[in-house]
Amino acid sequence: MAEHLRRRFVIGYALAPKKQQSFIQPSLVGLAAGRGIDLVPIDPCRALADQGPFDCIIHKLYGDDWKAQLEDFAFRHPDVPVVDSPHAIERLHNRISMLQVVSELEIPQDQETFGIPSQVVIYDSGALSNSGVVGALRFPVIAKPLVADGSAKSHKMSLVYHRDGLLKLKPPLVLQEFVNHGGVIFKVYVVGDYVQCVKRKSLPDVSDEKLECTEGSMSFSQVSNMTAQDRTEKQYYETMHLEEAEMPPLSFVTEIAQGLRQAMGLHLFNFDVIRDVKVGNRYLVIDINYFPGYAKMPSYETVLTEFFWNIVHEKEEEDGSNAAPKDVDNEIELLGGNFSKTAGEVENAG
Ligand SMILES: Nc1ncnc2c1ncn2[C@@H]1O[C@H](COP(=O)(O)OP(=O)(O)OP(=O)(O)O)[C@@H](O)[C@H]1O
Ligand SMILES: O=P(O)(O)O[C@H]1[C@H](OP(=O)(O)O)[C@@H](OP(=O)(O)O)[C@@H](O)[C@@H](O)[C@@H]1OP(=O)(O)O
Ligand SMILES: [Mg+2]
Ligand SMILES: [Mg+2]
Repeated sequence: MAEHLRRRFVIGYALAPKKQQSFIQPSLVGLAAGRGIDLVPIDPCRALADQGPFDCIIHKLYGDDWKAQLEDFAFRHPDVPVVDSPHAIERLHNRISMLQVVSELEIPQDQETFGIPSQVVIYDSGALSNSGVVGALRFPVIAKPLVADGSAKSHKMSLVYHRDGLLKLKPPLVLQEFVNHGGVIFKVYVVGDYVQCVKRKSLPDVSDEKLECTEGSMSFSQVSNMTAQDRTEKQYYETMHLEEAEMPPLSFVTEIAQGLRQAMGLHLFNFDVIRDVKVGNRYLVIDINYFPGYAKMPSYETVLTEFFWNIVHEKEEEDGSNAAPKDVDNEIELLGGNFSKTAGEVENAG
């Protein structure tokens, strides 16, 4: 069909200003426009019902008002995909429910195995000195705020070396065993059917000697997002050899990614994986983030444009065939369409 006769599609995005700045790059807007897809901002201060029309909505905003607006929109426009459902996203706002889903995955494990670190949830300060609660944990542990709501506070963590270091912490929080992993973290980005794994620097290992001679705890925040200037610790550079770190097999992380995608009913997320230095082929999932910093993912424009294209064309096909309206959360398989490329193939995508 001639280019000027082809219908255009509108994807509305509702993102916080910082996210909008990083994600909505001219390179993404331009590539999507070339494929007939216009990315249009949604004003969260105005009623969603008064905006549009949209062929799809993508979003990362918090709060009950936004959730209610989306639910109302889905009721009025059952045929417009909302990526993703606020109910499905909520699981990632709590660091216990977030990782529970990993424990429930039923994936055959042979060469490589995966799981989550041992952890306990602490709701009140009394539990921090209760042997029955923290007695089974091996130190060091990482104390993480229970809630992961996108606030700066929700990223503030402490590496706690001994039990007495727990007493100053402010619940509600999760105490998770720190697992030595060679200072490298793998971030697995998921965009529908597409999966890409990248390496980032992480916290250095804690040796038995260091554990013995270190008191209290150390606070930190968003290690893998730090710039080189932030990393002032000399020791940091001495222990990190990012280029040399071996990646986990892509087929292995892809299987976990697809399992998580189906179990959670989400299309846009990433998860952090570390490799236990003691076991070697054992991997631990430590964090799952909704709508992460995709602009840091190589070829993000191509990957996201392909994802958008599949969503709006999937819907168009349905409209054409007069099929019943479909819930995007329950139709993950169909959305992928011909888009099952993995990292190495992305250059050819689109
Ligand atoms: N159990 C663990 N063992 C070893 N290191 C860990 C563990 N949990 C977290 N870390 C380190 O702490 C960092 C922050 O932890 P986590 O990813 O849970 O926090 P976050 O604030 O949710 O991060 P993000 O910015 O990815 O959302 C990780 O990137 C990793 O370097
Ligand atoms: O963009 P946002 O402010 O949402 O920040 C997200 C950040 O992306 P950014 O790098 O674009 O900042 C993500 O980084 P990567 O995992 O991709 O490295 C990750 O840290 C999320 O946890 C953050 O989401 P939050 O938990 O704070 O909502
Ligand atoms: Mg993380
Ligand atoms: Mg996180």
